Amino acid sequence: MTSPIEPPRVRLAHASSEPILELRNVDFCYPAARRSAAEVHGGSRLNKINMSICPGKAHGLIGESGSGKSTIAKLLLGLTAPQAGQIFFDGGLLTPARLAAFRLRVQPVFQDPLDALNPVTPIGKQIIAPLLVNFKMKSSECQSRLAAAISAVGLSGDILGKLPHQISGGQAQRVNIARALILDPEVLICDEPVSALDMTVQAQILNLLSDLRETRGLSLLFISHDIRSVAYLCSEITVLKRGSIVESGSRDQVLLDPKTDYMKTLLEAVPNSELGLELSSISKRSRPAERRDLPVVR
Ligand SMILES: Nc1ncnc2c1ncn2[C@@H]1O[C@H](COP(=O)(O)OP(=O)(O)OP(=O)(O)O)[C@@H](O)[C@H]1O
Repeated sequence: MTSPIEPPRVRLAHASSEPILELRNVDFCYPAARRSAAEVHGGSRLNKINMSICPGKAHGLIGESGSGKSTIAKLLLGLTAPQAGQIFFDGGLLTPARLAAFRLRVQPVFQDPLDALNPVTPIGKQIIAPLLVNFKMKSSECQSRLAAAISAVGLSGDILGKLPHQISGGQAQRVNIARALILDPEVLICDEPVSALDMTVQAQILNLLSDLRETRGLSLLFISHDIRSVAYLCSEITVLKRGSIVESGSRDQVLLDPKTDYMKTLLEAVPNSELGLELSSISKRSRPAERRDLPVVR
């Protein structure tokens, strides 16, 4: 494990095509659902999930509510274990012995940014908490890492003494991302990280995630109901339906040439004009090639 006082690693994106994080033939069922015949074929059961997150890439996970997206996030964070199949991280099987180190290198960003913060602890203390807890560092030893983390997410130092109710939702999500970055992880598991935010702030957070991927070589799992955000951020997309993968491939394969009626229906829910407008409005850079590749939804 890298020492927490070293500067953040800048990983070479695309340096390796081997997945950094991978589910192989994973089955999972919540205990309550195991007892309920009605749930057996529903999203409470994940069936033979194969999914790879490659270094420096953003992988989008979409599917209707209850299809199992957050359950996959929990598996990829090591918060729950599969009943069958395996999880591989950085080329090796994720065993119980590797779990503690793994959890430092794969960090979550959740949907409700204020919910994820302690309401009575100043922001600065919350961002450095992972260093205090995991590496027994003193607060004074964390200051350069703290400065780097808030700068990486576009926050200024005056936020550090504030309490969560004194900051906006967008700032709170930046704080959550800074808290994840302070451990210098390789992977961020982002479970609906923008859906609680208003449209303009969503765009800012998407751009931030995109920049972090590009500049630090971070690998991302990005879960969203919003195909427009996934199309903007992700180069790979997996589509889940009732606990099973129904489509998986490059963004263009999945969005331009959907194989299943399910994916076609999901795309029909996104008006083409809105998709184009949304993408151009959330893009801070001109990305004509990507706009040309937008799915034509009739
Ligand atoms: N702790 C749990 N115990 C039992 N069943 C659960 C638990 N958590 C989720 N489920 C069930 O598992 C299924 C998949 O839930 P999950 O949260 O993974 O779906 P999702 O695709 O993320 O949904 P959403 O988009 O609404 O967040 C649902 O049927 C849900 O009710």
